[in-house]
Amino acid sequence: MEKTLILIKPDAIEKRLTGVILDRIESLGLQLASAKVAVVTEKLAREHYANLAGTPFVDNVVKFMMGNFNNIENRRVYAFVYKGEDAIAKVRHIIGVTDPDKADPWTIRGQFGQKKNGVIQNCVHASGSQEDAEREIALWFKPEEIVE
Ligand SMILES: Nc1ncnc2c1ncn2[C@@H]1O[C@H](COP(=O)(O)OP(=O)(O)OP(=O)(O)O)[C@@H](O)[C@H]1O
Repeated sequence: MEKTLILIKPDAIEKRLTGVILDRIESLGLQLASAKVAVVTEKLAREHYANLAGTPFVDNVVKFMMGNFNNIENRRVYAFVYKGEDAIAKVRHIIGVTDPDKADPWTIRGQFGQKKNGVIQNCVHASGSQEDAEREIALWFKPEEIVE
């Protein structure tokens, strides 16, 4: 059993894609273990993207996650923990690779992602490895918020 963190990013919220994205994830047969509307502070965004520190685009990615480039209220993202067998790889498969131009056209990022304001706006985050998932879930959720 693996757990994975999924974030519906500000571009997807603005485009009203939450239902579409969740429908596809639900079709994978995973179990929802937690869900919340999260307010994204700069500290939280920088910690989430600690691996991007020092890149030329990190500041724009942080601004993007805080909702600065999209018309949404209250700097929000929607956060979910899903669990199940091979949950991490299954979700990554259907969301597609980081760059929407390179993602398979049928994937969420291939269909709905775009490059805008110097940042890749790719609708959804999903953990890339078990180590990332543990770190990210601890960042976005308290242990008692996860239903085992
Ligand atoms: N070359 C780039 N130019 C602009 N933005 C980028 C670039 N590479 C990554 N990003 C932005 O940084 C985010 C994190 O990049 P990362 O390499 O962790 O990819 P990812 O794991 O596919 O994405 P995420 O962590 O958001 O799910 C991307 O989602 C994108 O918004």
